[in-house]
Amino acid sequence: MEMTQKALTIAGSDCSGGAGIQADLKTFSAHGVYGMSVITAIVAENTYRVSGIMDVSPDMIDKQIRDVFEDIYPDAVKIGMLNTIETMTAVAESLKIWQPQNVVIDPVMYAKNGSPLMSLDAIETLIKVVVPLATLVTPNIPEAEEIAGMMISNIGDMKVAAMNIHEMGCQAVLIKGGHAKGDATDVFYDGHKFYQLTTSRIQTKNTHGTGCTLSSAIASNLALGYPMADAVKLAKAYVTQAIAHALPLGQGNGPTHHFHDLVQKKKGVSS
Ligand SMILES: Nc1ncnc2c1ncn2[C@@H]1O[C@H](COP(=O)(O)OP(=O)(O)O)[C@@H](O)[C@H]1O
Ligand SMILES: Cc1ncc(COP(=O)(O)O)c(N)n1
Repeated sequence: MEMTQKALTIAGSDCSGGAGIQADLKTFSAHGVYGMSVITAIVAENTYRVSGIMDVSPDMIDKQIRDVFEDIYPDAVKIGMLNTIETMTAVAESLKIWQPQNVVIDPVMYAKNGSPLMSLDAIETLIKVVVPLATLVTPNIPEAEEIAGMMISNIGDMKVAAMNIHEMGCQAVLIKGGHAKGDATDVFYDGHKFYQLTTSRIQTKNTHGTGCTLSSAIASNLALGYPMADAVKLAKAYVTQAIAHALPLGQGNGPTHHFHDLVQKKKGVSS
């Protein structure tokens, strides 16, 4: 029988299905990876607003993580929305026990419509407790500005911010350029080298879930055995296709679309 690769998302639930846990599971599935989920918060949201957040208790977060890891140990973990200091601490303490190999952290702070998804007082815990857990951290430009404590207005600034964030103790950094003007250029830094990943900007308002899609595609590729730089490049190609096929659903920012044909593979890597 073929080996089944497994990925876990630790994130918030988006009832409208475009971001969070729901986007992550769809992405894992499109990659042929078995998906599991630990829910950190239930978010009442849709394509244009967030109307409520209910945080899951730290005890229930611990139990969910334990029940996953002691039974079906994931090959990669993606972390998304962690709203509070207590949520961050619970996830960090549990992951220290279970020691997953590949941890992709999307430091979610706002929804596409600007609604906050992380408490303002949690930034220090994010930096001190969460970022050091990451094999890769994937902030967008506003998140990288908050974490690195600087303004970002060009590719040079993205590189400086990536170095600053790398010094906080993660292994690699990908700053996403979705919020910039012009081409969609992401900057990847592995502690030694910079790589620029550029695609032309797709003219669409349907970008709900782009960051979730990208980070869970990277986690899928790591679970499938790709080295980090390849995992990032293939995931960028996947998210570009998922945006190109985004669904014009809802009244706000429609969701990215997921299906197996969007997944590209690199020659020479078995999966
Ligand atoms: N309109 C677009 N056209 C092409 N790529 C995009 C577009 N918007 C975002 N992206 C890409 O989608 C990914 C997610 O980026 P971004 O939207 O900045 O993240 P987030 O969802 O966390 O705000 C990045 O690879 C970015 O370059
Ligand atoms: C539960 C949840 N998690 C994350 C996001 C941000 O999604 P994205 O930045 O990918 O649009 C969201 N809107 N809801």
